[in-house]
Amino acid sequence: MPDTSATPSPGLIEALGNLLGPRGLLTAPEDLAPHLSDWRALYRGATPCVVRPADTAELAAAVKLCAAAGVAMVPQGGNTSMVGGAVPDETGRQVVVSLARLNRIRALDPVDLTMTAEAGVVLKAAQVAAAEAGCLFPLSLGAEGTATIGGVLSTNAGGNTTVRYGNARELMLGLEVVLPDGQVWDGLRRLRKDNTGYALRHLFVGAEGTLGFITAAVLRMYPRPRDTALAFCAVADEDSALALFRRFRDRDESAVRAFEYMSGTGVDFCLRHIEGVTLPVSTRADHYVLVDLASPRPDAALRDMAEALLAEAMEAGEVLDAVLAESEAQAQKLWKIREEHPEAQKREGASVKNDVSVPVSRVPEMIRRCSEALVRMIPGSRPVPFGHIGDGNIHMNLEQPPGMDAGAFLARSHDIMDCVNDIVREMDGSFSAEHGIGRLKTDMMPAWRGGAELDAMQRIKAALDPWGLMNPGKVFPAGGNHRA
Ligand SMILES: O=C(O)CC[C@@H](O)C(=O)O
Ligand SMILES: [Zn+2]
Repeated sequence: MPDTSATPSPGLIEALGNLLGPRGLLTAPEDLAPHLSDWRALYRGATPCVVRPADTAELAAAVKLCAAAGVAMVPQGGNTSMVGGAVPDETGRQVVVSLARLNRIRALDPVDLTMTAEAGVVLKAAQVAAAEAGCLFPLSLGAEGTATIGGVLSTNAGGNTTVRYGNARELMLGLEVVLPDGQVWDGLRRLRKDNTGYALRHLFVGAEGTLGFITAAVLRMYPRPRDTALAFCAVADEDSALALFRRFRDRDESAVRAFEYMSGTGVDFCLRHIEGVTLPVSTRADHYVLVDLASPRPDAALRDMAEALLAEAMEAGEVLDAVLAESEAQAQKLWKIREEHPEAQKREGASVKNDVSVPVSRVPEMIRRCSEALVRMIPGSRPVPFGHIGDGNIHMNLEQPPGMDAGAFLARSHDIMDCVNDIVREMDGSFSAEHGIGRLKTDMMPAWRGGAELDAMQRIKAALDPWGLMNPGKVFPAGGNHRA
């Protein structure tokens, strides 16, 4: 859908200022700056103003004003998108809508195991609130100290615990949404059963703000873990990583909270660039995994289980070396090696990200095939596959060859993405597992989702947002719906 939105007039900006007050409207260049580019610095946009409503009613009124003026709006939470999903374009016509001040936890019920949180609540704050009530909000990802509930729902974020608790979608029971015309839909129901027509709430999850703005959500909590264990293992190869996952899953599926893969290259980058990181095992390997176990049962004896399964896996030649965390502090240190992969990659030089997924059974083959093809295409480049092997989502990233000009390497970004995507496609995978489409991947939509699927998405978009004012330029390809 082409962006035919209007330029915000001085009159509209004044009306927004009158509605929202001085805290609710930013126009000074230094205040706008942090809202104009994405975390990866892939894009730099422009806007005449950032609106920061204090509550849902204010947001709805601001949306009504913009909609009446035909002005486009770009929602922004923690601005941690990996695909430029929350930044305005360069036209200077799009108003940024920050959800940061909608940051209240409205309710928390340990009997229902639900929390009603506003869109601007930082993910970490939601986790802490759950823990303080003796519960667990299990969504966990690297950016959790900045990413917000509205953002993780709008992108259907996955992260580290999908293997056990599902993606953001599975952790959502109800939503409150400001629709493109400024109506508020109050769907904050906290029911496990509610078959009453279309499950509208699921439309907004993963829609990246293109159908309306999520302002609050009922989130699903779990009983808090009373027993945990964490192992960092050097493994023989990719197949061994998967075999080890199966050992744990087959013994006690409910205990596997996360199961993460790291390549030797990525761990070496962390050792080189991240302060305080040391190799926790005595064997330097080409492949590592992190096994995170948790159970609400205090007598689950997870450490004993881990020791027994790791011994079996060593006997079978899958595990070369392993260490079990002795304390919470050590567990955090082990997790840090995995969590700092994006930062370590950044410090090593230019890199291209490929957030792909394949059926879990095919992950080892995918990593091998992509790594070989990438190095064939750009000799000296360094594949850095890491991520959520337990759910089939690997970040099949590529680091530039040492000494190569970063610009020359990044000029090959689309070739690199195509190279990985072609293999992933042959393996029944997805070109965007958990980061969404944003602005970066809109061109890939026709080839992957074109035809009936994209057509249906465009009809839904046209039905709810016929003016095309909600986060234009994201998700949908500029060139229309043509299968490649
Ligand atoms: O940097 C990346 O490619 C992945 C970021 C994030 O999804 C992670 O799993 O750490
Ligand atoms: Zn990830």
